[in-house]
Amino acid sequence: MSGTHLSPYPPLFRHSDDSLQPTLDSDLLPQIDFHLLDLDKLTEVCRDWGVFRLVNHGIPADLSNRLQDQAKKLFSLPVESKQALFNSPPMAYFWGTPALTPSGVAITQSAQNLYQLEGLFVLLNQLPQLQGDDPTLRSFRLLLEEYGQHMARLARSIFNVVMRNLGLDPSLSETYLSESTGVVRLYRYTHCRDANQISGMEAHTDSSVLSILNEDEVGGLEVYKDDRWIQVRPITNTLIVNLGDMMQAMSNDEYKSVKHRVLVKKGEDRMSICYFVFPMDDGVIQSTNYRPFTYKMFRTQVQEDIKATGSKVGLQRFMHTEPQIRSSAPTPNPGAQR
Ligand SMILES: O=C(O)CCC(=O)C(=O)O
Ligand SMILES: [Fe+2]
Repeated sequence: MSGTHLSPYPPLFRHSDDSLQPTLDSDLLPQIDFHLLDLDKLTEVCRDWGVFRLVNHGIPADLSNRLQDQAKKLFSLPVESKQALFNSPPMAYFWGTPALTPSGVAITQSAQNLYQLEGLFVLLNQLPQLQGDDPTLRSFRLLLEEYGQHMARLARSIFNVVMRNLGLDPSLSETYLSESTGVVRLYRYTHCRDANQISGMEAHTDSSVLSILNEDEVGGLEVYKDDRWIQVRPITNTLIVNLGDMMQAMSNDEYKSVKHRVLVKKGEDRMSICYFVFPMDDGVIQSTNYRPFTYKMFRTQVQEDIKATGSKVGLQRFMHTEPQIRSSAPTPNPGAQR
C-alpha cells in the first residue's frame, strides 16, 4: 500500500509542532514462524517482549492488498459519506481518538486530546447482518469476512500454544479466548508537516488477549522494552502480534501486555488493519495476582476511568491490593479502551 496522501481529512486536524523525540533503535523485534510455532521461543518472547513479528502466517498477500486498497478508497470518501456509510453496527466510523464503546462509538473526542487518526470499526461476528446493495460495501464485507477468519485461525493457534506453555487448564480455552469477540479496526493516521510526532496514538497497552496488526510500509509503530522505545520496521507480508492485558492477567504477570504507541510521519499517511480478540464477556479470569474478574468488568472499569480522567488505569484496578492511583496529571493512555 502506498503512503500517498488521501483526502479529505476529518475536521479539527491540525499539524501541531510538538515534535517529541523518541529514543529510536533499529528493529530488534523477535520473529516467530507460524509453521513451526516453536514453544520455547514463543515462551521466551512472550515473557521478554510481549510482542513479535509473525511470518509464514498463511494470509494470502492478495487478500491483505485488496483489503488495504478497499480501505484506502473508503477513507478517501468525504467525511459525511464515511459517517453515513458506517453509522450502525456492525461498523462504525470514528476519528480523533481510539477510545471507543463496545459498538465502536468514540468515548471522548476533545480538541485537547486529539489524535491524528480516523478509523473504521468492525464487529466481525455481526458482519453477515450488513445488508444493502452498495457494491463497495459488499466487497468490503466479503474481504473482511475472509480476513477475520484468518485472524481467528491465527489467534486460536497461538493462544492454544501459549495456554499449554503456561500450564492453564485446557477447559478454559474457549472462555479465555472467544473468537466471537473479534473486532477489526482499520486506521488511517494522517501525516504531519514537520518532524515525526507521537500524536498518532499515545503509549498504551491493549485490553485484548491478543492483537494482530497488519501495517503498510510507512511505519510509525513503536514498542517499549527495557526503558526505551523500539521502532517496528514495516516488513511486507509479516504481521505484528502483541499480547494484551487479558493475556498478562491469565499468565499471572509472567507474560507482558506490551506498551506501544504510534508516531505520525512527516509527509506520509499510514494505514493499519488491527484485529483484537477478547475473553468471553462473563468468563471469570483467575490468577493469584488479581482478584477474579470478567472481561466485562474490566472493560466497564476502563471506560469509567477514561470518562473520569481521560486515561486508562487497566490491570492495576484488579490487583489484590490496588496501588495508589495518582489522580493528578494522568499519563494519557487512550488505546485499547475496548
Ligand atoms: O495502528 C497501529 O499500528 C496500532 C494500533 C493500536 O495500537 C491500537 O489500536 O490499540
Ligand atoms: Fe494498541
